Amino acid sequence: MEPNNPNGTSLESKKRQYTYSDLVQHTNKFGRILGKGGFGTVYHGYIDDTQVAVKMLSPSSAQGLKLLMRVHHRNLTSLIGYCNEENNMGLIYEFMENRN
Ligand SMILES: Nc1ncnc2c1ncn2[C@@H]1O[C@H](COP(=O)(O)OP(=O)(O)OP(=O)(O)O)[C@@H](O)[C@H]1O
Repeated sequence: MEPNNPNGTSLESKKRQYTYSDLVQHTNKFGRILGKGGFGTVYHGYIDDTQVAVKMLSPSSAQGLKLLMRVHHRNLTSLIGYCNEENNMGLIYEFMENRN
């Protein structure tokens, strides 16, 4: 844990950052849609042998990346990483079977 971040909850300290082209690769060019939510579309992917769900934020919600992470604080254990490029913002979660 960082001295100036006693809770250890900042994006940068806990979660890995991915580039957009990483996500293109991991999702096989966003080839399989898992579902759609209020913030954007969720895609299936693989990172190494782990299945992931990649939530790409629609432009209108992209500015709320950090807010979204707070909203989803209950899911933070399953949050693997994030992408934070100007027009391509996304969150990478562990894939969960039968998620509603
Ligand atoms: N980790 C995951 N593993 C598998 N499928 C997922 C995962 N996360 C999301 N999905 C799929 O994508 C759909 C949309 O998820 P998302 O979280 O964006 O919407 P939501 O549950 O309506 O919440 P929100 O209001 O925050 O958008 C889900 O209904 C589910 O089918």
